[in-house]
Amino acid sequence: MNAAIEAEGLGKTFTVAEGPLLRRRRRRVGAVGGVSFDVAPGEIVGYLGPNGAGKSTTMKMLTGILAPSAGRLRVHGLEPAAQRTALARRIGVVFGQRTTLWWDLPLRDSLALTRHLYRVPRADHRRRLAELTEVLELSEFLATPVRQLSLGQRMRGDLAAALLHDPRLLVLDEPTIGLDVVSKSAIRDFLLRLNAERGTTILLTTHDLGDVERLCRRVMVIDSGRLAFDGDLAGLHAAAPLPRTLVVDLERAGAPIEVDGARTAAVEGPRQWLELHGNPANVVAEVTARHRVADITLQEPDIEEVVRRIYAGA
Ligand SMILES: Nc1ncnc2c1ncn2[C@@H]1O[C@H](COP(=O)(O)OP(=O)(O)OP(=O)(O)O)[C@@H](O)[C@H]1O
Repeated sequence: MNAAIEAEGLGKTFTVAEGPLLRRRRRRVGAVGGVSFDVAPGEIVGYLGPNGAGKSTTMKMLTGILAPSAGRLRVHGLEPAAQRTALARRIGVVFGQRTTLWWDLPLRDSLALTRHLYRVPRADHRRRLAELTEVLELSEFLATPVRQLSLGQRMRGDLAAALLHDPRLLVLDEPTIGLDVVSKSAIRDFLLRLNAERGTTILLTTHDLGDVERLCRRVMVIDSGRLAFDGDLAGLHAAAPLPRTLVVDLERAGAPIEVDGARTAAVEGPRQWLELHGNPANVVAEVTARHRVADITLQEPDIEEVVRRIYAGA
């Protein structure tokens, strides 16, 4: 079967002007420095890296917004920048920080307009819209202007708009950014279902390890424009073991907590940070049994830390 994405030595440099107006100098900035990877149809791949690593630039090349300065790129056999219109029928794109919906129109009207954008036959559009309305639970706010939607509702609307033409590849840039726990979970469940039922290939960038753990069987880590890791989640954990942290607020400051399955990494007044190695539920039970606790929260490690550790290990 043909690959959904083929990238070979893919690179992008920008030329930026610098200095005072009359003595402007041009400087070349490398954003992506020659990355190679293939994505097979039906994969869900996380594309991770710290801020400025080159993720958005790669996404823009994949969707044809930017032309590569080096290498070869094919998306479903098409050259994105040169064949943007043909590509648009095969891919859906959602940028979490922006919306493609019309701000002043009810969601329903925005979704109706996308039919014309992608020239979807009326009957197909009606059927897809009914399906997406059901699985994304859109019916209660279809009549609401987009500007009045909550972030989670808007994201569900954006996903519907990106999927109405039934693309084979879905490209997502930070799909759960800013969402509450319930909305995040709904979006993740939806994406898993889309992948399982329709075989849609999904490539996503995220700073949220929860997205990665729930969704991605494969992760690619990019840093300073280069691929630092390409493998499964177990491999990522092996390359960068990441203990989660339990933040415990005691009612009163005390000695460092000692329990099985955790190591106290820091103490600041009544607050203590415990690096978890064992089962979180057991550790929480033991801490609350032995201490008077005001509050407890579980902190996930962040992606920047994953990348830092991969480099330290390499
Ligand atoms: N249009 C542009 N002109 C000049 N430099 C750019 C341009 N777009 C991106 N860059 C530079 O390219 C590098 C990679 O940027 P990119 O936006 O791809 O990173 P990112 O991994 O998406 O970061 P973030 O997680 O913050 O979105 C950065 O150094 C950035 O400043």
